[in-house]
Amino acid sequence: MQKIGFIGIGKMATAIIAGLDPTRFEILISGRDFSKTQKQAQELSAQAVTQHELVTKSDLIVLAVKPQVLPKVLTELSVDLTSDKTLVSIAAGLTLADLTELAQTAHQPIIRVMPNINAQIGQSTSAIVKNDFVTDQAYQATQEIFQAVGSVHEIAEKDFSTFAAIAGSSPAFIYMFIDALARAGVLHGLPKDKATKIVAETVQASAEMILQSGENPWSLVDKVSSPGGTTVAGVVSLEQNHFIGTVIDAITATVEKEKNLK
Ligand SMILES: NC(=O)C1=CN([C@@H]2O[C@H](COP(=O)(O)OP(=O)(O)OC[C@H]3O[C@@H](n4cnc5c(N)ncnc54)[C@H](OP(=O)(O)O)[C@@H]3O)[C@@H](O)[C@H]2O)C=CC1
Ligand SMILES: O=C(O)[C@@H]1CCC=N1
Repeated sequence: MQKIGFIGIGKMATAIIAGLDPTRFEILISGRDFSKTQKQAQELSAQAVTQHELVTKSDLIVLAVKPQVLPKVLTELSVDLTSDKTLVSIAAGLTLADLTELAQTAHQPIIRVMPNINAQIGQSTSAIVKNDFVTDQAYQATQEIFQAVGSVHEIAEKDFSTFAAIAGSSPAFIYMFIDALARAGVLHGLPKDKATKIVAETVQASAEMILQSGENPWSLVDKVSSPGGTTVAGVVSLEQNHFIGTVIDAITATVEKEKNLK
């Protein structure tokens, strides 16, 4: 059975591990505080180990700490790294070249994955890219891990910052949009929890409509907008308030931040 080690047992690692079949992978975990990690290990059907033990025993080492912490963690663990271990980083802002430099081994197999928080319900939309030293077996195992918590898209590394913005961070923006619609519902007299459920269902179905129909989103906007009707009044108001430009600016700010996170 392949051994997968996770370093940093926070929101993302917890969500990913919870989605994995324990009969398929042996899971080792290492956090910052060992007693906390031991409790998490019980909940996640994993083994709590030291960082040294994790690196020496694991086939795949998933780096799931914050990007600001990752350089220190990777520098520390590099003393135990051998070329049969594959590093898998889910950190924003650190490229394969950055990770190679930190690992201090020229031929280290390294994979970058950008998942999102919807991994918690098995519905992440993740991107993956690898360097030239990754074996087919390690690449397939990594794809399997992230397919267990959603879909996986192979993309060029140059597009990672963009993907991180439109799929990694965008759940936050979508939650904001849902909350704004629900809050407007409250303004007009609906209870917040009911309004939030109504909006979330509508957003879910609208996304499904785009995926299932294959129609262009703008042609769907036109389908909803009756001449002289209610919807077009809202569509015009959104555009008068720069809805599209505002969203694009937010994505551009996110892309720029990802590129300059180090
Ligand atoms: N959150 C998201 O939506 C997404 C996050 N990511 C990426 O995933 C990574 C993890 O993010 P997320 O799960 O949100 O962050 P969290 O803060 O929830 O998890 C990070 C974990 O790392 C632990 N940690 C800190 N220092 C060390 C150390 N030296 N050794 C071992 N563990 C340590 C922290 O412990 P403690 O809390 O005790 O300090 C914490 O449990 C980041 O690199 C982020 O860029 C990618 C896509 C989406
Ligand atoms: O905010 C962040 O840095 C991470 C990366 C993608 C989503 N959250």
